[in-house]
Amino acid sequence: MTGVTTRSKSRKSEKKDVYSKSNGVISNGFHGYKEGYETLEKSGVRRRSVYLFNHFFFPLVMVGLTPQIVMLCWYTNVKFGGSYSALITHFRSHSVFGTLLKMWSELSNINTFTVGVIFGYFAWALFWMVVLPGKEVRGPVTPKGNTPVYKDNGFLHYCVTMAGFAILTTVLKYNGLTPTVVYDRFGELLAFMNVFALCFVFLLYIKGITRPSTSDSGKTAGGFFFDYYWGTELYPRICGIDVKVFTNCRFGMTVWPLMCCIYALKSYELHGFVDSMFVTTILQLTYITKFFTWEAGYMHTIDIILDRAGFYICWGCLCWLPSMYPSVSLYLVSHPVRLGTPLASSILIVGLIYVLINYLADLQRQDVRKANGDCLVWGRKPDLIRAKYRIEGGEVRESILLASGWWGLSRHFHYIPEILLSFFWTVTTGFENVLPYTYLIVLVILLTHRSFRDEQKCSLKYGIYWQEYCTKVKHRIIPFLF
Ligand SMILES: NC(=O)C1=CN([C@@H]2O[C@H](COP(=O)(O)OP(=O)(O)OC[C@H]3O[C@@H](n4cnc5c(N)ncnc54)[C@H](OP(=O)(O)O)[C@@H]3O)[C@@H](O)[C@H]2O)C=CC1
Ligand SMILES: CC(C)CCC[C@@H](C)[C@H]1CC[C@H]2C3=CC=C4C[C@@H](O)CC[C@]4(C)[C@H]3CC[C@]12C
Repeated sequence: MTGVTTRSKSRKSEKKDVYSKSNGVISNGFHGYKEGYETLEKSGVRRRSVYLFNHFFFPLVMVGLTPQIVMLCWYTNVKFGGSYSALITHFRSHSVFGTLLKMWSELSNINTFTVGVIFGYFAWALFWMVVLPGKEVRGPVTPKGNTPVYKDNGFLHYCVTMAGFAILTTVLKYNGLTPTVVYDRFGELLAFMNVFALCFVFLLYIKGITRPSTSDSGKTAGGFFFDYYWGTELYPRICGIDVKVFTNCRFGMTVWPLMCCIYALKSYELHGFVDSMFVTTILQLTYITKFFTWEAGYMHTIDIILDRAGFYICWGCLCWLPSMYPSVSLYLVSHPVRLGTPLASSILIVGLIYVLINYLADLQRQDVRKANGDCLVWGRKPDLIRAKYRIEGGEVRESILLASGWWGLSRHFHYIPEILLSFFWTVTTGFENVLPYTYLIVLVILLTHRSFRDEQKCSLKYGIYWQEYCTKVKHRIIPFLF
């Protein structure tokens, strides 16, 4: 999908009383826009210390720490037998700083292979992103009134890339080579990618201030660290290429299945067929395939409509996603587990059911909105809230909040199958080490945090309509509990 944004024309047909009903605040979110922050400040919700934490301390810690975490996760896997306790013991006997330095010395191994693999993949992804056909889809209107337009060719891109990988593997095999060299040299690839992504995010920071692609851009009141972390542009484009679509979908989400295949191949080279690796690979690939069939829906999520192209999203999708998300497969390469057919097939079936539930929940809200509520949800007329909100400039718009079906069980019920699915593709590793559970633990934190961020955004966007939804659907994630 390459994206362009169109400026939508103003409609002034709504009734006056709508303005008093809506709280009239433009969507904001946890990292929100300046306007949203000022609103919170006026209402006395946010104290200075919270502000300092969110806008200075938190971004600084994240930028400093997360690159160490991705590298350490890989380093622990390959140098400490996948055991965090072995790593901690090493930290005690050698200095932490010395260990980190040794880990980052992978940078000294960078050569034409490293650069060739990364830029070769960039060139491949960019080429197909531009040339593959796709229907034009529109994202939601932004706070500044822009409507992003995408070319919906994500699924095709995914198929072409996976087919390309299969062909490349066959060609290499006939020449006595293997793509698992990426596993062997993953340390230097990841180290290089970290440096590249940190610089790229800085360039995006500058671009958002000096040459923004749309009016949804500019510095926030948060200062440099916050702006570097969160970004200065919502929909940056470089030479017509939508940067977030590229980093999130064409890089991060596509490298994830490629890494799964590389790890599965490596495991096959070392141990032959291993059922745990087979199950985790199938579950992850099914989940990723599901993602690509629904990619146009992803364009409506907070990653795209709220999070700017900064460290969080761009570094996250260039480094965190390709290393942490397939980390269970990485672990299984050196820790093969034989589950046996009954256990392996049970895990596989239950996991697939959770992919389906997660997919159906995402589809349900999308379908109800597409049909403007004129449809059935679980065989009944849907329970809807027609929520009004205002965009910048005062224009009033309407959206549907579904309060039945999956969206009537809890406000973020779909996170439960997401988490359970990840649990099932992780449990294939057994319970010997915590390391393969890293992704799952982070996912629980990420989704809980995301539910708060999203609810703050929705509450600012919809005001009393959101309160009405919360009154109807009382629980945030776990029905009757939380
Ligand atoms: N593996 C991972 O790392 C992660 C996976 N995910 C998965 O990605 C998918 C999308 O994530 P999700 O967090 O939902 O995306 P969003 O954050 O975009 O979803 C929330 C948005 O949906 C709309 N919405 C909220 N409630 C309702 C409702 N009752 N009816 C209709 N629309 C509603 C609102 O947008 P609007 O402004 O349009 O009203 C809201 O902002 C999920 O399957 C999730 O599990 C998500 C995060 C991380
Ligand atoms: C800085 C890091 C600690 C955090 C990095 C965060 C990002 C890499 C991830 C934040 C939200 C994630 C995603 C959201 C929704 C998705 C839809 C789902 O169907 C597939 C996965 C994903 C695209 C997922 C990918 C990673 C994030 C962008």
